[in-house]
Amino acid sequence: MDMDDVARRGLVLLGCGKMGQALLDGWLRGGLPAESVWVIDPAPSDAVRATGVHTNAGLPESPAVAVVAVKPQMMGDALPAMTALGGGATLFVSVAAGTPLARFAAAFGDATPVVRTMPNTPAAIGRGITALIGNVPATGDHLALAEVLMRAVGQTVVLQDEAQMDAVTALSGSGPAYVFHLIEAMAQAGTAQGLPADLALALARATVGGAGQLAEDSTDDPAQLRRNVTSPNGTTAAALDVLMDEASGFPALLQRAMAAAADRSRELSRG
Ligand SMILES: NC(=O)C1=CN([C@@H]2O[C@H](COP(=O)(O)OP(=O)(O)OC[C@H]3O[C@@H](n4cnc5c(N)ncnc54)[C@H](OP(=O)(O)O)[C@@H]3O)[C@@H](O)[C@H]2O)C=CC1
Ligand SMILES: O=C(O)[C@@H]1CCC=N1
Repeated sequence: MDMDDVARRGLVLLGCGKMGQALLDGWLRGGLPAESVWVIDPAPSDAVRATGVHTNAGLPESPAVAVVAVKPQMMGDALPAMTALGGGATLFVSVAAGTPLARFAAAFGDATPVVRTMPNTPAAIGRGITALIGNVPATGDHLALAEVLMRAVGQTVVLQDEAQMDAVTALSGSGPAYVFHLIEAMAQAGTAQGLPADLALALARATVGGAGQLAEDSTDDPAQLRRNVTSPNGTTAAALDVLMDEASGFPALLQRAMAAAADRSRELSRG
């Protein structure tokens, strides 16, 4: 199965909010014809309607893929719309946090191939990263197709164990929000040091964007890139003394924040 099969047999997208729309944009940008896509959503946005995809129309009999992109709390209401697609012919791909593979087997039957994924919102600009894991009925071909779909919006990594999904969700799924908050916090701190708010925000955005790109592109690891900025006894060293403090610095704070996110993911999984 490949994107030609998806174009021929169809793709159903259940839930077209922030994540669903980012994925849809990537697939359409990658050449999937709009007429091959069926969106089910209570209120598809004008942007989604303008793409020409089918919205809330009768579903094809045997689409290649059904993508589940509703909130975990909405599964009970949303999944029944897809019951007829269970059984094996259609690959299900979920992007939902805290929703185990077993939840889909319960809804669609044990023989249904399901790939659980965790993407992130930089998918909207083709810079996402998605972790994937399949259930027992999902073959290598199914996993490969799910990877092709998610590569339309960035990089992919395949997990060895579904239990890793909680930590992945805490790191790369929720992670963009931590970075956006870092930008907010840096801008506020710049304002506290006397800069006008708009200048502080422009400096913070460009600094985080540029540093992120450098970290991704460079052959140096992040620790070396940090050292490259840090002159002995200079300004960066003064700041890092605060940020790298064992008790109150970034590492301790992020440990706590990501433990809270992973715990919440486990809690959602229990229903
Ligand atoms: N946002 C993110 O950064 C990430 C999100 N995810 C996962 O993606 C999923 C969607 O999240 P996100 O896009 O942020 O949420 P959104 O609320 O933006 O999108 C969910 C969409 O589903 C629609 N919806 C609600 N009920 C139904 C239903 N019964 N049938 C079909 N569609 C329905 C909602 O419509 P309405 O708004 O009208 O209720 C909305 O458009 C979640 O499971 C989340 O865990 C995964 C990784 C990252
Ligand atoms: O906040 C959430 O639950 C979702 C999952 C990862 C990012 N957003």
